Amino acid sequence: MSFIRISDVAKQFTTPDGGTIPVVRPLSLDIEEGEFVVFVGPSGCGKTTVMRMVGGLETPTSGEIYLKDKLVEGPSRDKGMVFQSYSSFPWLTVLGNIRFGLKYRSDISAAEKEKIARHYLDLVGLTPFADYTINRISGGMRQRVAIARTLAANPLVLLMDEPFGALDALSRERLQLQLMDLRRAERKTVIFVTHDVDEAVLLADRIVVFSKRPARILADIPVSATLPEKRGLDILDHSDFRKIRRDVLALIRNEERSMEAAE
Ligand SMILES: Nc1ncnc2c1ncn2[C@@H]1O[C@H](COP(=O)(O)OP(=O)(O)OP(=O)(O)O)[C@@H](O)[C@H]1O
Repeated sequence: MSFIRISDVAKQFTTPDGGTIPVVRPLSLDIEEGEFVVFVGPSGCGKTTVMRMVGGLETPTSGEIYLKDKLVEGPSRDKGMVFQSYSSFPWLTVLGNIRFGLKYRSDISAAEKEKIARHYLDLVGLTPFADYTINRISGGMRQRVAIARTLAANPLVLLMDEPFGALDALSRERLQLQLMDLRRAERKTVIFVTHDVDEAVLLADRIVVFSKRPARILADIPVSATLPEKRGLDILDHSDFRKIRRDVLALIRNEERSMEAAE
């Protein structure tokens, strides 16, 4: 079985008046270990809901999700999540926040935990800020803390929901490049949700394009089959990059147009 198997998963929410909103149509998706998969689609189509089901934060209405052969039945430390809002502990220092990610690891000694915390501190370039409290650092740095803390917990999969969505363009670009470096160093399996198609093509091994709500998979684009694994910002001018970007945008725009027509 593949590392993550989403098998015939559908989701509907119940409204306060007892009605139902179908958000995800039965869909299946296999993700291999070490893949970086980006979810894109029209606004409100259900991509976060699919990711939250993988994270065990939502229960599928039907179908099953397996992570490393184990049925996903709720949240667990196997599934590390990074959200758009800075989910750091403001009363702790930068290093204290990263140490927090290791709090529940019983497989390693205290000395080993300290070594790992400092390794991730360094990996996200925050060693000079180790003793700063969170309220003294920028939004981009806070997001780096959240990523380091999540990685330090050694999850099987990293689930990232618009993690750079609240950042200014330059910080966002810097973090995208850092995330690519981190990924090369760590080889984590990642599911990443974004509205930004450039970001999607820059980061992805595969881009899964969802339809309008209720979500189904419109396309599964193997970006790494065309673009080199090691990418810098110069890839934005590459003709293959622009072609994938154009194709993805055309699919999303087409869905958005049909949503508008239905309104
Ligand atoms: N707990 C809930 N109860 C009812 N409806 C919900 C719930 N969670 C999500 N929805 C609805 O499901 C739909 C899909 O939401 P979701 O956040 O998965 O979409 P998305 O594609 O990630 O959206 P966006 O592009 O805006 O980030 C939306 O219409 C949303 O309002």
